[in-house]
Amino acid sequence: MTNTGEREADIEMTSERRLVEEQVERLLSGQGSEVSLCDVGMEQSKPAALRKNITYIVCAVIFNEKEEVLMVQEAKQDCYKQWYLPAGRVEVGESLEEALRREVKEEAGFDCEPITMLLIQEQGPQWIRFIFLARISGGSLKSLAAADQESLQAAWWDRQSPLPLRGRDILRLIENGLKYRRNPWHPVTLPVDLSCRHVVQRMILVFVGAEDQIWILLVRGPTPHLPTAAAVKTHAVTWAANMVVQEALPSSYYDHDVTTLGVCGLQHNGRQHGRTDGVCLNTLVALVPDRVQRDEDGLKVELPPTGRPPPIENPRYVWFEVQNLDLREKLLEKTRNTSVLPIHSLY
Ligand SMILES: C[C@@](O)(CCOP(=O)(O)OP(=O)(O)O)CC(=O)O
Ligand SMILES: [Mg+2]
Repeated sequence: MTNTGEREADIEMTSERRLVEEQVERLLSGQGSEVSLCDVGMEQSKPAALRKNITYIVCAVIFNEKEEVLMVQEAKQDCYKQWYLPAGRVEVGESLEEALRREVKEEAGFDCEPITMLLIQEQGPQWIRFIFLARISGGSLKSLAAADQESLQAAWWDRQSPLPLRGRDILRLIENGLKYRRNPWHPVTLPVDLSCRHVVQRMILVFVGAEDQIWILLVRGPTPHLPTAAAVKTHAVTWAANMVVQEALPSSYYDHDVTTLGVCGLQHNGRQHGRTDGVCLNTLVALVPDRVQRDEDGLKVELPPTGRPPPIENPRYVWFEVQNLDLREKLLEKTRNTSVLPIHSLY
């Protein structure tokens, strides 16, 4: 290659390297970027259509100054007079935050402002629940006199006195909110207003080497980019990361754990029913060698750390070694401390 060719190659590599690092920085800090293409699973995944093939639920965890939690008494027949957090299904054309404000207003009487998402729970793309920590910004506590089909009333619960609950699943959500309120252990994470047709996981999939080197799995494409995979309804949303690893390095798949550590950011706007009902979860995923293997006698042996990522077997993919020191430190910190919004697959 001539000097010019080498220089062009370097420039090209430098500009591509910079673009990749800028995209990783953006997603790691909770910002979003257009989901221009979906690398894996598009053919298995129909566009998201709210109330047809997907249901989104929003749920509010709101505390007062005495750390009592806001609860609503249900008016529905199947849970009549039982208590629950303000929660409900996202309606067509709504953003997640608009749904949150509507549900808290309808069920508890208050205006509220979201502080951060606390947790995402999912049972595949067909059911995803977004739990928000929020604060009161106006309105007043709904009394029995205002009972309607949305709820009978609302009340502040000291979390100790007996209360007939619609579901005990909210106890964990309340504890999660208390824990975050006392020690915000991941950055504020709120939906970014960017449209998406499908429910997809776009992953910052990292392999950490022996001396703190860190590699990110990229799709070569016309320009190198982070892999994005559509959720399939027979699996958890986060199974998408496994699909990508199986496609990129099938021989090493069973020697590694693919762990979605959490959600750095979430993109949704929901304004055009059937066209933008999807959600893009920008996640941090760790590929960790399963170093405990069995020898020929079936005895467990711990293999030494390889220090390098497993070989790629599919030319569509490439390992990108992070050389930017600041980005590498951020990735190592988040990977080691899991300081990202948690996502729980309720499968
Ligand atoms: C987790 C939920 O219980 C959330 C609450 O849903 P609602 O039944 O309260 O829905 P709305 O009528 O829209 O308020 C539902 C579920 O999927 O289990
Ligand atoms: Mg409800």
